[in-house]
Amino acid sequence: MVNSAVGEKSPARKAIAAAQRVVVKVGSSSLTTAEGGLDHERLDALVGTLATQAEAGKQLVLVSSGAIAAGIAPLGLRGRPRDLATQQAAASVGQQALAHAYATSFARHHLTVGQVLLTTDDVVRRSHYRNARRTLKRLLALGAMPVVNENDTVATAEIRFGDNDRLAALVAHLVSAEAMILLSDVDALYDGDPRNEDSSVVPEVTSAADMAGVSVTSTGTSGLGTGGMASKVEAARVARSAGIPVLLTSAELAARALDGADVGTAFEATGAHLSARRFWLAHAASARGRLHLDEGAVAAVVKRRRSLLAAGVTGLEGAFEGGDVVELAGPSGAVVARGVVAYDAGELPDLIGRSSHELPPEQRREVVHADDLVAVR
Ligand SMILES: Nc1ncnc2c1ncn2[C@@H]1O[C@H](COP(=O)(O)OP(=O)(O)O)[C@@H](O)[C@H]1O
Ligand SMILES: N[C@@H](CCC(=O)OP(=O)(O)O)C(=O)O
Repeated sequence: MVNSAVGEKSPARKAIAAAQRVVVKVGSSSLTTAEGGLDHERLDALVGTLATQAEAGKQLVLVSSGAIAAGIAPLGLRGRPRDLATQQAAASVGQQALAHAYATSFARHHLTVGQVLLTTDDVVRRSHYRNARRTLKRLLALGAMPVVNENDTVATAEIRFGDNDRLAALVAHLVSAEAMILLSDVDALYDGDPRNEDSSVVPEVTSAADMAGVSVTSTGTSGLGTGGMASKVEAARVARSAGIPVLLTSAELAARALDGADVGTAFEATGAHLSARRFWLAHAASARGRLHLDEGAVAAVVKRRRSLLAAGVTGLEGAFEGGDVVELAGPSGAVVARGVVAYDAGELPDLIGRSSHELPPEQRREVVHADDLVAVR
C-alpha cells in the first residue's frame, strides 16, 4: 500500500529526499527465493535502482543480508538452519554467492563495490570502531560502494549482532549518513500484523505517541530473515536518536523511497547528531557492569550533565575494570545512562556513598567523568 500524498512533505521525508549519503539495508526475504537461493532478478532490480541513484550523485552504503538464506539451496538444506555451525556454513557459501552477484550486477552499471564484513568487536571496541569508520569512509572517497554484512562465518553466538537492522543503524552513524532506508518484504510499518485486513499503515513516526498501539513481532513471515519488525523499529530508534531519519519500505519501492516519494513509514530524527564517542557509548559498546545511583546522582548526571561522584553511588554489579563501559541505574533499577568508569569494581566498595572531602586525594576523581557519560532513555 502506498500512502497518498497529502499536502507538504514532512520534515523526515524532506530530509530523506535531500540526503546525499544514505545507508540502504536490504533483508534476506527481498533477495532470496522461498527455496533458499539467490533471487537474481530481484537483486538486479535493486542494483539498478541503487546505480541510478549513485550516478545521480548520492553516496550509498549497502547493508545486505541474505548470506545464510542464499546458502540453503546450494548446500541442499531443507530450510533456514537453526544451529550456529550450520548457519555459519550456509553463510560461508551464501556470502560468496552474494558478493559475486553484487560485483557482477554493479559492474554492468560501471560501479565498483567493496565487501566489508563486520563483527561486533569491530564496533564494540573503540579502536576497531575507528578502524571500521576509516575503511568505510575511504571506500566512499574512492568512489566505491561499500557492501556490508555481518561476518557470520566467524561470529559466535555470544558476539553476534544477530540482525542487520541494528548493524545498519551503527553503520549509518559510522559513515555519518544523512538517512537510512530499511528495505523489507513489507511496504511499511503497520499498526498490527500486515496480513490482517484491519491493520493499517503508520505513515509517519515523529514521537512515542505514534508508536502507541503499534504491535510488532520479532519474527517475519518469510522465515528467512532474523529479527522481524521489532528489530527494524529498534534500529530506527537508534538511528533517529543520533539525528538520522529513517524510511522503512519494501525493496520493490526502493526507487520511489530514494526519490523521496510518500511511501512506507518515515521516522523523524529525534536527537542531534551524536559525536562518534557518545554514539559508541550509547549504542555500540557492551557494558561490563552496573552502578546504582541515588536520586540526586541521577538528576546530576542526566539533567545537569555533571560527572558521577562516589557520594551518589549506592551499589555496583559486575567485575569491571577502570576504563570499561558500565550502565548507570537509578533507584528503580532503570538504566538512565552509560559511561566509562574510572575505577575497578574492587576499588569502589570503599569509596561509594562518601563525599570527596572524606576520601584520600588519589581517590577524589570522578567515578564517571561527564565527558565519558551519555544519558539513555
Ligand atoms: N507491525 C508490523 N508491520 C509490518 N510488518 C510486521 C509487523 N509485525 C511483524 N511484521 C513482519 O515483519 C516482517 C519483516 O521482518 P523480516 O522477515 O525480519 O524481514 P527482512 O528479512 O526484510 O529483514 C514482515 O514480513 C512482517 O511479516
Ligand atoms: N547476516 C545475516 C543476516 C541476518 C539478518 O538480519 O537478516 P534479515 O532479517 O533478513 O535482515 C545473513 O546475511 O544471512
